[in-house]
Parts: sequence; structure tokens; C-alpha cells
Amino acid sequence: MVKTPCQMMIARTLEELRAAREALGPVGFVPTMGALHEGHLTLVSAAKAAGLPVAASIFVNPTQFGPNEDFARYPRDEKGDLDKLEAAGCALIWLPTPEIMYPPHSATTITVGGPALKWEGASRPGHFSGVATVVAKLFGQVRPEAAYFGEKDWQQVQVVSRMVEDLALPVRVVPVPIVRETGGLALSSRNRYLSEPERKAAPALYAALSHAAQEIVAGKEVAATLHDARHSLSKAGMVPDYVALVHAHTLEPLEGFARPARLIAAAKLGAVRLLDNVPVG
Ligand SMILES: Nc1ncnc2c1ncn2[C@@H]1O[C@H](COP(=O)(O)OP(=O)(O)OP(=O)(O)O)[C@@H](O)[C@H]1O
Ligand SMILES: CC(C)(CO)[C@@H](O)C(=O)[O-]
Ligand code: BAL
Repeated sequence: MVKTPCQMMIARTLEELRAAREALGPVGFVPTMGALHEGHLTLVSAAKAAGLPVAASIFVNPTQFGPNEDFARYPRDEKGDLDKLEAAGCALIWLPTPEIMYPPHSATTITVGGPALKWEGASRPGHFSGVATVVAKLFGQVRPEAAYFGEKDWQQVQVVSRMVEDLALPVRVVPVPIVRETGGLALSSRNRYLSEPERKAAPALYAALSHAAQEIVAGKEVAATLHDARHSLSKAGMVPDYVALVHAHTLEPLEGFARPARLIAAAKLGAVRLLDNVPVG
């Protein structure tokens, strides 16, 4: 195992991880796919604020990517990521290989229903099964007290929370608010694929959702509001996938405003699939 001058431990094998975990005691955990930005670092800050040493993982999980998605070209920057995690005060970094996560004899995957079925689940078949399976394995390996997930992936937080409750996993799931650029664009590793004109257009997603949330709270009809939001995304040059008012935890669509509600959306801008959501009321 490697110890950096600030004593951040880097584990690349299960044996190294086990030794590091024994040395640390209870930890807060931040699972990531790397290419880190301030959104990820806010998860580390939230975990640190809870007073436990922070473990983070970097693993670009193949099973959550569809066959035509960007697994091969997903941004990877291990050195840059380790520097950022060390500066953020992480105690342990878990860097498993695909062979560790998915040995040839492995034969178990997690099937997810409920909040996983619609929206991202419908547009990316198999995605949430891949997420749930890798997150369950990471929880089993790292055995954290608490795990921190960004609200940017709102549906993911609900899917993981449901899994933790359904399987009685001994971990607390902590959602962390979205970090945005000044114009409102939610930070995302894939934003680096946006061209300059696309970057200028991208804040229209958050603007449309924020406007729609206000209109719904003010009593405007939901269907008309969602229609208008899709229209503004199209006008900004995006191809909307879905814009929906949903129950914040079950992700079931709501025809009228009822708490707890969330407005969620995904839209393609050039080659990039943008994801965002806002609270309603
Ligand atoms: N802007 C953000 N604010 C808060 N949390 C975030 C933000 N961006 C990512 N996260 C969270 O960081 C964790 C790791 O996400 P991931 O490594 O997939 O990064 P990402 O930026 O979401 O990348 P992608 O481009 O794949 O969506 C997830 O819990 C995710 O929700
Ligand atoms: C939770 C996660 C690290 C599982 O691969 C991933 O879905 C992500 O980065 O949001
Ligand atoms: N943060 C979400 C990971 C994914 O898009 O696969």
C-alpha cells in the first residue's frame, strides 16, 4: 500500500484495502468514477464535516454503461484525481480493477425496481442494475458508516437508498446538494465534452427547470408547464429526453403538484447527455 506524505492511503488490492480499513476505523465513503470536479469534492467535504475519516473510490464501472455509451472514452485522470482527493483531506482511496470488481466466477447482480424503472432507467436499460451492483460491492468492501451521493443524480440517490433499505445494508445514505457553475449548469465530468457554443447553451436546462418549478408552485397546470419547459430546451438547441414532475422518492410521475415533488430532466446537447433536477415547493 502507498502512503503519501500527508498519509493518504491508496489501496489497489483487497488486502491493501482491508489493512487500511483496520487502521482507520469507521469511515464516510464517497464513491466516484473519477475525473473529479468541485461536485465530487463537496461530497468529500460533507463526509469530513460528519467527523469521520473519508474513503473515496475511483472506478469507471463498465456494467452501468450501455453498449453505445461512452465507457471507452469516459474521462480518466488518476494522478489529477489523487492530488485533488489528497488536497481535500481524504484518508483512503480505493482503486479497484475491473478484475477485482467482476472476477470471472462472479454470478450475482442486483435487480432494481421501483424508483429505478422510469426516466434514466428507461433511457439507459441495465444502468441502475449496474450502479446498484457496483455500489453494493463497494459497500461490502469498504464497509462505511455513511456514504455520500450527489443530488445531481437524484434518481440514483433514490435507487441506492431503496436498495440499502430493502437489503438492510448497514450504511447511511447521505444526499449532498448539487454544485453548479455561476450560470446554473450542474457540474459533471461529461461537461468537458461540451463545445464553447454548447457551454453557453447548457445553463438553459437549469433555467427551464427553475422556471417550471416556480410556475407549478404558483398553480400553473403541470402538463402545460412541462410542455413549455421542453420547448425552451429545444429552443436552446437541446434534444429533451424527459422533463417530469415526480414524487421525490418513488420517482412516480405526478399529474398535479403534491409534496414531496422534484422536477427532473435529461436532454442531449451535442454529444453530451445533461442531467438536472430541482426541488418543487
Ligand atoms: N455537480 C455535482 N454536485 C453534487 N454532486 C455531484 C455533482 N456531480 C457529480 N456529483 C456526484 O459525484 C458522485 C460521483 O459521480 P460521477 O463520478 O459519475 O461524476 P459525474 O460528474 O456525475 O459524472 P457524469 O458525467 O458521469 O455524470 C455521484 O454521487 C454524483 O452524483
Ligand atoms: C455511484 C457510482 C460511483 C457507481 O459507479 C456512479 O454511478 C457515479 O459516479 O455516480
Ligand atoms: N453519475 C452518473 C454515472 C453515469 O452516468 O453512469
